[in-house]
Amino acid sequence: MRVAAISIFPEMFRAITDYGVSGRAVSEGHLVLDCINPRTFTHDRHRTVDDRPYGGGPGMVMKAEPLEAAIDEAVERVGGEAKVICLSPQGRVLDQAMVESLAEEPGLVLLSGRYEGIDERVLESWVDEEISIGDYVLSGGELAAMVLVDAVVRQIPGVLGHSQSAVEDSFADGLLDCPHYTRPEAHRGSRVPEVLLGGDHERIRRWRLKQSLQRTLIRRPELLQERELTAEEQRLLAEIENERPD
Ligand SMILES: COc1ccccc1CNc1ccc(C(N)=O)cn1
Repeated sequence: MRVAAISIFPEMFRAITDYGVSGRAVSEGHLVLDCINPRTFTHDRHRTVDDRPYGGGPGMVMKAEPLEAAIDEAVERVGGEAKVICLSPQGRVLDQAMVESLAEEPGLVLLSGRYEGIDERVLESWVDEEISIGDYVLSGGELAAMVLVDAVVRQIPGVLGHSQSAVEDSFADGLLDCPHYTRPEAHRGSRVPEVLLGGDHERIRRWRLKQSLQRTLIRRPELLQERELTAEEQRLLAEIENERPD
């Protein structure tokens, strides 16, 4: 997948190109990330990318011209068919379904705003979609862009080894993840659930599914509303309801 990130702080993206799963995806060629700095496309002595807002008010607004030139370059780098996304608090909130859909795109251009935001004419004419990673304001779109890239890159075949499958990621099946344990068996007097110590894989699978259902029911019940439940899941939920303290 080819991604072009537009930002006045391109170095920030080292956080995903130099570490972990996303870093390996870059080194193995599953992900190509170009960073494009709008300042490159300024022509004044101060390399101005922002200016005061019409109508007054606090802060500054990112100027259209440098951003549009950067988007133009980014679309070319990504190879023409690119979805241009602006990360902003005004966007549709990202969820796993959107992540899986974005992973199908041949190329993405991710626009990270700073200051109070971006001249609306850029959003109107150049941006296909605004996406938010949650209902809070950040100092810039870069961290949001990196969150999106990290989530998307996990969906690319070959990025996660056999040992970690994106299919088993908690949100992949619409449920919260089950508890995980590793050595030692007893830690500060707290023991690993016996079921996980035996070799009964079917019993372990069922226990993990029940734990996921129980956690989802307790912490995020609304996720169960949107989800088709298998017969087995319905049975396990009934067991959970019966076991719940009155
Ligand atoms: C006032 O900031 C902006 C205003 C407009 C655009 C970009 C920014 C940059 N900030 C962002 C960006 C994304 C998110 C998010 N929730 O995804 C939160 N903040």
